[in-house]
Amino acid sequence: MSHNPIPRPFSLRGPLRGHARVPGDKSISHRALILAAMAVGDSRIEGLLESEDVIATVAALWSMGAQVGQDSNGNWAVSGVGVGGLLQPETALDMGNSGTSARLLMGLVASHAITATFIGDPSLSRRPMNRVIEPLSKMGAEFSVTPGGRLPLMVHGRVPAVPIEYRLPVPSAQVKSAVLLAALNTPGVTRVIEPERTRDHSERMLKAFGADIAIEEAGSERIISVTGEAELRPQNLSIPGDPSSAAFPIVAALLVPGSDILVQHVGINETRTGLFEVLKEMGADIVFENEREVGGEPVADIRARHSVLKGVDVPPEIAPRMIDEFPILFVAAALAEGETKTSGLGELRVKESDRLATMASGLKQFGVQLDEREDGLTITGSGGEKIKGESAMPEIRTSLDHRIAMSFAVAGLASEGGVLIDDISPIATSFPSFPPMLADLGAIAP
Ligand SMILES: O=C(O)C1=C[C@@H](OP(=O)(O)O)[C@@H](O)[C@H](O)C1
Ligand SMILES: C=C(OP(=O)(O)O)C(=O)O
Repeated sequence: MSHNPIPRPFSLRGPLRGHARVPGDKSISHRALILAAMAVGDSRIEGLLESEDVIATVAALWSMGAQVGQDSNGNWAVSGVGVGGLLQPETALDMGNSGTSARLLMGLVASHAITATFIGDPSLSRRPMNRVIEPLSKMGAEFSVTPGGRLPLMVHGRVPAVPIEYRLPVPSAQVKSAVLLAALNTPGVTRVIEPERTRDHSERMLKAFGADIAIEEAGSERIISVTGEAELRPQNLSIPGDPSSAAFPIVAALLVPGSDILVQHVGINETRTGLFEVLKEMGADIVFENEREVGGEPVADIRARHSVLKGVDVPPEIAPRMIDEFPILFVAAALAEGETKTSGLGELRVKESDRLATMASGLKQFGVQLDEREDGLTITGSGGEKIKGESAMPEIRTSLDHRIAMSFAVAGLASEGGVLIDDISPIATSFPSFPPMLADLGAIAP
């Protein structure tokens, strides 16, 4: 990732109006590439997110033998090696800033007869990998790891791997997916038990590629079984817009008086829509229009208009369905009337940054009253008044975290004097077109 040391100011030019499209879903893009690489033959992907995180997955698959490229229409073409067919990479796999690339690809390598070294940027190198090392070791893979279970690490895959039954100790779609991907080249039935529901894009896509996958619901638990060794059929896929990216212009529109926008073609899989539900409970004028299905995923156009928000208690059970949206929810809470209380958010401390700490310290610079606890924030909002810090334009450190950069850009639009973001380059990991999209909607100067 290249870093832009020149701070970028974000201050409001006008209300947000008109329509916009956000780029393809990041989670689905990673999975589409990985499963296409595991199929025998040629797959086509339309709407792939072209961001640094996804390109890290492309480069890694390429160095393990899959051919990935773009056709003249901008669609992506993947020529897969087939399950079991990954080649020994000649150099370390650079995962950049992407936890999803690292954890899912570790799962894939774990049941192949190859050894791969995983490296990442300083943010990713601080994040915990034991959560995937533990189940993948049970399946027979061997690891040489930096102390504390961090990158850089080396995975020695095992063939044949051993099928396991694994109950997720943390609600993590990345851990679930790592085990399910390892299961593809593992003879027998591998089971993952998920006590709390997390995003289910891997399950949907495994089905679409013809894997032998079964899902049972047992009360609130889900048991996902994959039978290996799988043969995957190449697919033509279409990827909807990312609701986690749509969250930023939508919250900006809710907070800036006079705004009325339509964000088109956004995925509304219910494992991802927790933020929109919480915002509606806060009084947000958000409407899903033209609901339809695209590539096995529910999609809608989302209209958002300026709204007066009120604080709520966010139940911890909803956290896995909006895990990446808490930073922007905290910004919405900072302008709501009354108190918003969140809890059960320990996972936010191990994302690209410690998102509870980075959001708390940034919001304090805007004069927001809040209480930071180990597992959540309690925020007392301004009641719709523009937020305003001691300095005319607070300067925010993004700590290599794209969601922190975008959340504070939105905070800047809803503030008295705007904001200075120290480094906007992390935005390119998930949403490279974010600044021009805000300009197109009329919110900032181009
Ligand atoms: O599986 C995925 O694509 C993701 C799962 C979530 O991480 P966890 O599995 O760590 O909760 C989320 O935060 C991340 O942005 C993407
Ligand atoms: C946590 C995120 O991604 P990842 O884990 O893939 O780095 C995110 O996009 O907010």
